[in-house]
Amino acid sequence: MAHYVDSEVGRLRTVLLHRPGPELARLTPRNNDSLLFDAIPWVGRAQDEHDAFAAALRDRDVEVLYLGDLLAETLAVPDARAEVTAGVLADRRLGDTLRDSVGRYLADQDPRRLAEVLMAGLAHEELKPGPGGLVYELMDRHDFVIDPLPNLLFTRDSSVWVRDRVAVTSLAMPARSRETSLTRAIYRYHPRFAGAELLYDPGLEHLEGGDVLLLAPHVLAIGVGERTTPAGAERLARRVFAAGLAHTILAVPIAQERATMHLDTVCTMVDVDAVVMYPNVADTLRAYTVTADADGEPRAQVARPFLEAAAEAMGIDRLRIIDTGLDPVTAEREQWDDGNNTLAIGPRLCVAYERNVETNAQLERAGIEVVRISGSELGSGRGGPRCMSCPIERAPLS
Ligand SMILES: NC(=O)NCCC[C@H](N)C(=O)O
Repeated sequence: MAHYVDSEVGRLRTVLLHRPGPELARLTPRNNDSLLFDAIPWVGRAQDEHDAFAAALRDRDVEVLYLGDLLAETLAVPDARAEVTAGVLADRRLGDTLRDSVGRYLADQDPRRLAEVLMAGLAHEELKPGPGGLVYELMDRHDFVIDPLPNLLFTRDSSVWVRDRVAVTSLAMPARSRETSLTRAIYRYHPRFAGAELLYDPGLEHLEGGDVLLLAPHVLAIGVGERTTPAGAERLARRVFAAGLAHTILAVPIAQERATMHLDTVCTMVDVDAVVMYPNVADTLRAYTVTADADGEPRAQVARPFLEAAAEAMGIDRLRIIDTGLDPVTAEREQWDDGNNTLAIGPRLCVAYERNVETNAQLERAGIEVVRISGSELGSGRGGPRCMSCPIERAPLS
């Protein structure tokens, strides 16, 4: 099975999605902020919207893999099961008595149910009979013994393929950090990925997939902000250079704010030489061009305007911006609703949320075909079509 991605826009052949499930039903007004959702999604409608997203991709000959299915299949492998379970039980909040009890509960579950528990978490009241012990007794009945992972929906962030290697990332927010123990197990143990080499690991410096853009074969951009640290960008650069996967990396500082948590919230590619970009940052976004010195160490030049640095690294005259031409208020509203977070199915063909009427109209005026999907519920987690997808195979551009 081919696993290969060398650009943002090569024809998409295989993509990893996560159909939202019971983990979304864990969100309440008390925990939605810490679980990184801005509202409480209607789960059934979110699933309908997600099914329509998957159908839009399948209709265009894209193979859709589901994270939940891959995880259940992975957990049939004893080593995978042992590794993932040990990760959950290492949570220091559990204490010995509760840890033993949770360990026995997990050991009793078949792979599919275990996958469900690992994704949806385990509530205090679901661990029956209660094990007693101080930790369990002092917990609130609304507390989780195993925290749910509602942000699994955003498969973009927990792994990213660079050519034939996969970087399992290191997620910065506590609410998401356990996600990568699941993606890592899938890539290490699922037969479909046998032989896949890991380029990055969750124990390393923070790095999230939403910050990594494959601008062109051998050219990456890495956003540095709320989620990806300069040290994460440097570590990935060193590994990418050592593996010969890129000759140039652009490190792109972005504001450390929720609205711009990843580079792909302000900029995504829609053609081999075109991006859609949040107009309010288009003139100010800068990039450090990073190349390897004689020892393979990443070295940065002084920062320059992003578009200029990107065009030079990509070997093109100009990186076109689809000028959304929006007034600042509309631009801000549509950026918040992931208008700039498109998923390219191929050059000049992308998936976008229908609600971003103005941005989509401008894309079409610029010759980009837009496949509109509804995201009223999906968007409550603050992520669009690119955030919700991890390309595993694209037709090579190089
Ligand atoms: N690449 C992305 O921008 N992903 C969206 C992640 C949204 C999620 N609620 C988060 O805060 O991490």
